[in-house]
Amino acid sequence: MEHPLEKRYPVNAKDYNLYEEIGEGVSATVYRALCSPLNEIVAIKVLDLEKCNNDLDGIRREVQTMSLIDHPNVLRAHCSFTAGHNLWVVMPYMYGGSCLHIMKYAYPEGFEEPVIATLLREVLKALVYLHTHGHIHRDVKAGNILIDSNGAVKLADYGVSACMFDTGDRQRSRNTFVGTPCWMAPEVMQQLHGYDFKADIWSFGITALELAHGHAPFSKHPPMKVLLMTLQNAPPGLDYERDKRFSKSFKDMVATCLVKDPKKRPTSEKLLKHHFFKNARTSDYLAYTILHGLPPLGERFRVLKTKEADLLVQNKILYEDKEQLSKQEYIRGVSAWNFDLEDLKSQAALIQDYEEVSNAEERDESRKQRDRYNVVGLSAERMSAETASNSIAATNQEDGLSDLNDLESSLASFPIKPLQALKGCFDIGEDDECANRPNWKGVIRSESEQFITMSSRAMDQDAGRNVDENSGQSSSLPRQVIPEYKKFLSSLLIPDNAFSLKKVTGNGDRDFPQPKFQSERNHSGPLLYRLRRETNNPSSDDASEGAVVRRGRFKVTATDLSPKAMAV
Ligand SMILES: Nc1ncnc2c1ncn2[C@@H]1O[C@H](COP(=O)(O)OP(=O)(O)OP(=O)(O)O)[C@@H](O)[C@H]1O
Repeated sequence: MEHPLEKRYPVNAKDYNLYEEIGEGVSATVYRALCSPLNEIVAIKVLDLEKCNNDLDGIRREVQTMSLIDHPNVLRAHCSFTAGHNLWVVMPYMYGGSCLHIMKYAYPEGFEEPVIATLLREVLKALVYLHTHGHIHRDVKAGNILIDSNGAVKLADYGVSACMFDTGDRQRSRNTFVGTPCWMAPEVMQQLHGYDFKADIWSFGITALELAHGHAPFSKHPPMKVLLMTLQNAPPGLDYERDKRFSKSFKDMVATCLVKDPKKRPTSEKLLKHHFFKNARTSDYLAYTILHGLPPLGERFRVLKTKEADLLVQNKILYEDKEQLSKQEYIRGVSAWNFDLEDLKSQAALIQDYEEVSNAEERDESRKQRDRYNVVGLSAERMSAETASNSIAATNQEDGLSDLNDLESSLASFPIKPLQALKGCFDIGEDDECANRPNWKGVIRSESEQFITMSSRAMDQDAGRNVDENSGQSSSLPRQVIPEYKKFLSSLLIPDNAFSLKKVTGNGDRDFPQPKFQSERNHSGPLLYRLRRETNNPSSDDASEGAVVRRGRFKVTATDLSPKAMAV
């Protein structure tokens, strides 16, 4: 066990020289740095407190947790302190960086099974430790699995961790919506009964798929759609045909984790005994197999960033289509999409808009999908959600991606539970009058359709227009909303200096460079929606606690996540 407490890490920025950038998160940039008094290389995560919205509590939790834990597979912070409006978290520097970066750089199709078994066994040991000590990590994913030069594996990032033994406010946090959608357990999305450490087991299963394929299931979809797919589809897994290269025990281990009912998932302790982990090897093996020959972390990070910047430019030239560009942004998506309430509201308000501007290819696919159902004598619309998800699982093994491409049909079979889930986050306007309204699209309205109609009407009312003006408008959004959304999509601007790498040196409280444009985060909601809020929609800021805001099809009531004073 390491005992870095024996060393006293200075808590003053002037004692650290910041070198190159080695990673970026939603609200932080990570630098390689030198701790001058100790002459030691460290990693420093610099969080811009002004950009952390109302998640100061989360940051405080991360820092507190990081400094208390003591396990070889859990990354422990050396110290933390504020510098200007930034919080600096000083950590051991993990020379290999994250599994995500290693994959993106050298293994885009994912790792071999023995590598995966070795990585996952170490992560599982970390989870056993955290769960035993009452912590739910809540953000298990390849981006948070760090590797040292000797192949040691550590689970990092407590940005969203929660302590199960807490009560009151912090306990309440387990009923809120945090994490990264592709990795997020259905019960976390649903928010019906809260959740426990089994949520980490689901994320662990998703991470196993991520390491196997180079990306998480559903990763090419926007966050709100990921929610729908996770809730509606059968759980993702390793496929018998497509994943021939993987053993039966790997497939079985993943299937054990990805069970929708959390009670049926194993505990981390039990999972560690699964025979799949008998294939795990040593850390030397890891170092030799996946780190050997890689350039230094900073160099890799720079290359990845440049590649992504190039990709963006190419896309821009190729498509000259802002919606498409935005979609590409999503596709490259890496990870964190922290569900702050504002983002959720924006997501919810935009979900239909997004689909309405989705490309023809998706519509074709969805048509094909409907044809498939018709071939077997079933109408997609008439299938129950459960039947639909089972059929989807049976007919589509490509991550279950293609079957929900048409949101109209997915909402038509939208089961009641996700509605309740959304109700957990939004006070969805329910209005008796809606029963008297003309049928939407001339069909017998399902609950979800009523929901869309009602909400759409609410929006119409907001716009001061006669509802009936729009009643024949199929699922179209009110005219004034679409331009706003398009404006949002086209607001995806990259600052000229977005991808420049600067060598910076820490120097007390002097101006510190802001974490730059988060190129890796472009899939993620926060960046997109923050941009939208900041640049195009200043009025969204008035969604203060308890305020009722009508935006898009939802009437939403902000009920939690109020900012709290930060004491670091
Ligand atoms: N101690 C460290 N040593 C080496 N690289 C690190 C270290 N900490 C973080 N990184 C790199 O920086 C990246 C960003 O880390 P960070 O914890 O801010 O974000 P994240 O976990 O990927 O996303 P988020 O926390 O925003 O969900 C990591 O994915 C990793 O590649």
